[in-house]
Amino acid sequence: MVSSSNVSTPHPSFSEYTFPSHRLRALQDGNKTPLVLVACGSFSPITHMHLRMFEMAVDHVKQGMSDFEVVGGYLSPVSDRYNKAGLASAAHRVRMCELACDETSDWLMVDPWEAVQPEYQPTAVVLDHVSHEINHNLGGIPYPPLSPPHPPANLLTVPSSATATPRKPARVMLLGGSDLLQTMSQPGVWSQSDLNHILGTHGLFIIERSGSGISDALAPLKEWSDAMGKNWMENIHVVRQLIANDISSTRIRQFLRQGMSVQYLLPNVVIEYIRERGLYKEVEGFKESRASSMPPLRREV
Ligand SMILES: Nc1ncnc2c1ncn2[C@@H]1O[C@H](COP(=O)(O)OP(=O)(O)OP(=O)(O)O)[C@@H](O)[C@H]1O
Ligand SMILES: O=C(O)c1ccc[n+]([C@@H]2O[C@H](COP(=O)([O-])O)[C@@H](O)[C@H]2O)c1
Repeated sequence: MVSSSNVSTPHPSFSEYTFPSHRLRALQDGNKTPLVLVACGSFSPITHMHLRMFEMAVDHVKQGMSDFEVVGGYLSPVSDRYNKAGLASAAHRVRMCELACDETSDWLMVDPWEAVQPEYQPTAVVLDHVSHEINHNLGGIPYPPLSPPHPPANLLTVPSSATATPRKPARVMLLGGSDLLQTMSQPGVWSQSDLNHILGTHGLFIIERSGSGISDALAPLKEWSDAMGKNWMENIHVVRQLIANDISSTRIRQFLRQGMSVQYLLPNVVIEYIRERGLYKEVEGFKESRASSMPPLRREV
């Protein structure tokens, strides 16, 4: 539990960046590929559903993807250069995500790298960054787990000797809702080479979201994958919502502007942070909608 005094503590991540790896887990089954999930988005504010997406993906892997084992999960809040109307600053969004992970999870982390970049970073670059940190800088994921007395935090320091625990490269996949998948077949939103890279090298976990049909979103991608002679569809893992949760951050911001309760929709520590900082108060003449707030993101290829 995070105390209210921690809520107002300024976070150093905006002055000195270090890749967070303290909660990465060692691989339990050396026959499997370690899998790291990365959710990119605004998280303004982070909701229980953002956190729950990771748990749903873990269940999906346990139930049907015998080749993989989830060893880590990261939230990567987009930077202020995203210019989407109505968002809190990246510093606040990162801090709210960190507080939420600390309060509610023992394995989720926040990577502030994307948020602190001076320019907008396409998602393909963010996934490559995480992969580089884990597979190059840390040397991969250790297996089998070191036995006590080594503390878990020691597992992920860079191997220094020939006696170091063996490590396996992790696969880094993007985690998002089906509205994100839908944008992937909208002309001009994603660059084709980034999509090739995300679908071909990384892979996707897509959580069903009401109002964003998965089959409609998959059809154009399948057509494109077939036309390119690729089997990218194998890298798209669809997770059904068995208990539907249609929460959205836009709706939370609306509630807050209208002075309505958001209790039980967000982690308590995030509600407290928002209240203390006076975030998401009504701005006169300000209107936002999910559809109109998507900025053009196409990157030159
Ligand atoms: N209720 C939900 N069901 C499924 N996926 C969700 C849900 N809420 C958020 N996501 C996914 O989480 C990722 C990051 O979310 P994001 O910050 O864009 O939240 P959002 O609620 O869509 O925000 P906004 O309303 O500001 O557009 C996105 O890929 C989004 O699809
Ligand atoms: O990389 C791209 O070209 C790209 C195109 C569209 C969306 N994205 C990412 O998808 C996320 C969308 O978040 P949101 O809150 O606008 O739904 C955000 O992290 C964007 O950087 C990324």
